[in-house]
Amino acid sequence: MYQLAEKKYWEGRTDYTDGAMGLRWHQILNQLDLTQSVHKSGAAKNVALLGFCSDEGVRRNKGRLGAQLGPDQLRKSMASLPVHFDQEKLGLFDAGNIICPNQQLERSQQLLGQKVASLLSMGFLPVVMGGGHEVAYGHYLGLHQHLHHEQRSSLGILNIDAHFDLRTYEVETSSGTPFRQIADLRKHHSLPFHYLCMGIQHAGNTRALFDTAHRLNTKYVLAEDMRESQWEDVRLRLRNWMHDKEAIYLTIDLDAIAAAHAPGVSAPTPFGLDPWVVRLILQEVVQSGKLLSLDIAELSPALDQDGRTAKLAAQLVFALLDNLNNQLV
Ligand SMILES: N=CN[C@@H](CCC(=O)O)C(=O)O
Ligand SMILES: [Mn+2]
Ligand SMILES: [Mn+2]
Repeated sequence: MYQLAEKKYWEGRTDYTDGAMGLRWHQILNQLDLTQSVHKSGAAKNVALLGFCSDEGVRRNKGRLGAQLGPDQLRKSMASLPVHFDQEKLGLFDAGNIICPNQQLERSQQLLGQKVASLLSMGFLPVVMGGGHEVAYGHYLGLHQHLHHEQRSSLGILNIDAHFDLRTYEVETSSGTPFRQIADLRKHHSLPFHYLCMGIQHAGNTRALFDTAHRLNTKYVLAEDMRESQWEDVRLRLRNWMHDKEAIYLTIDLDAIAAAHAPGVSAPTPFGLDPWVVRLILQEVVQSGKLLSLDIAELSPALDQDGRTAKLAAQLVFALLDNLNNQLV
């Protein structure tokens, strides 16, 4: 189920004449083998990419398939990005993929949890690439395993999403249930559920889902209150929410972003967020110094147009590295 990183996705333009100033990500990327527990890096902070190749959650949720190929497409879209970060400060690693065979979602989520926990214990900032949003449950299992009790209780879960993903899962879990599963697991461990959703669509969630959100004390900001002109209010809400959290798990469902910019998802959103606002949120979270782990979910290459959703996702990872670089002195 775990596959080592492959170099073949990391190919692109090389500007030989420009030397170190012309470097691109495919030239500096390190491979990381998660079956070994040692890694070499001289950098102060290291980011590790880990793919979760799964369509199973979207299939169970009756969505449009394709997210299984998201991680490798995202790698291809990142390969030619220019290196703007200081390699003494930041290291970039590819830790490979977790493959979710048909029907084996629960097992692959457990494995994802173990790999995320080992990345965190080695000091990496994980960037998990979905896969459908069922990636979030496996990802959370790793955070839960890694954190000590006090850190666990003040963990904030920030979901940028058109949907709450708080569906019931008596019949089966899916890409529509991860945060309900997390809420229940936290309740089971007597931990509070600090869940903030940004980019929620009135037209994308039933009244039952809004009810569940209220019952679970979910905080949310509707997409219609998140236009660029409203950024200062959004920033204030975000800052206030982050204030008493010790660590933030940031999960980005690309369907939060307007379909014009992010068509390559199972459930596109006509009145979705402007990509600039998502980038500003990411910047705000990095600048808080509390970002523990990140994932980007629901990229579905077969549904994409001109690779634009993949490129958008790639540039969100680029923005992460840019912001981390600015933060490290
Ligand atoms: N991952 C979640 N997906 C949405 C899908 C909504 C739709 O199909 O329109 C959900 O379950 O709510
Ligand atoms: Mn989602
Ligand atoms: Mn969604």
